Amino acid sequence: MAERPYIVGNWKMNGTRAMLSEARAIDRAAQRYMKVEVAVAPPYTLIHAVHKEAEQIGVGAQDCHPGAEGAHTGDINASMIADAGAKFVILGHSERRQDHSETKDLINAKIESALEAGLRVILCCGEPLETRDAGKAERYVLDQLKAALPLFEDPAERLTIAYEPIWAIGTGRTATSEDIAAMHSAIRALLNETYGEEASSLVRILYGGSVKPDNARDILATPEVGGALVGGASLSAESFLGIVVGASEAEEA
Ligand SMILES: O=C[C@H](O)COP(=O)(O)O
Repeated sequence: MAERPYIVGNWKMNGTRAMLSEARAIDRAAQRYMKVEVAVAPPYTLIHAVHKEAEQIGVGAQDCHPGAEGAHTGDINASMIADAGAKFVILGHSERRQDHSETKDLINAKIESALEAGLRVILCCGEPLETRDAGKAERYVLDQLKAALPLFEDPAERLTIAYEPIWAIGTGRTATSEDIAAMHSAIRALLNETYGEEASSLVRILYGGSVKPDNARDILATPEVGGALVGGASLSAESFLGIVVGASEAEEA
């Protein structure tokens, strides 16, 4: 893998200003683990405040509206999150696909607006349990990605993939190393086919789904795992940094 492992905390709908002390602690400690790239995606309300705290870590958003400014009550677009200090945005997360009925077309429109605003994109994919049980997980995940990949003209600079099996999110259940390696390798083959091996090699494929300090090292040592997208365990500096340590150890092993 050409780049450092990338550990991203997705705070989801958690966090008030009291969480800024966690962000500060993560930022200060991350300076000791320079072999790992660390970032957090707080809720919109905290992006600017975390950005002001962050000397070492990256800051991103969890979503954006695809449109330009205008009459969309309650929405936040890509240029607004960039203005607040976000450098990346998570798109296509299964919780948005489910809770907000996000379609591939909508996700693609969001990708285009994020790229236009100069943001990097963490593009999520992942199958429900019944799809895995039916033996159709790989086709499902690759289909999710196929429509979006051609939108990235400079994937090395702008694209990170996050593979998150839906049944592993927030459940305490992780995929086996074999399952993770097989899916990441299928995604890598699709990236190679789409962009060529050189550009593809610079696109990291993160794993997400119940990553914790006690399983991080093993997951991150799995072939083709270039980092982790972490939900619950990113909400305290102590557990999130435990994952950063695991990534650092996996990198050195
Ligand atoms: O974006 C993060 C993922 O949905 C994983 O969440 P989790 O670590 O709480 O399972």
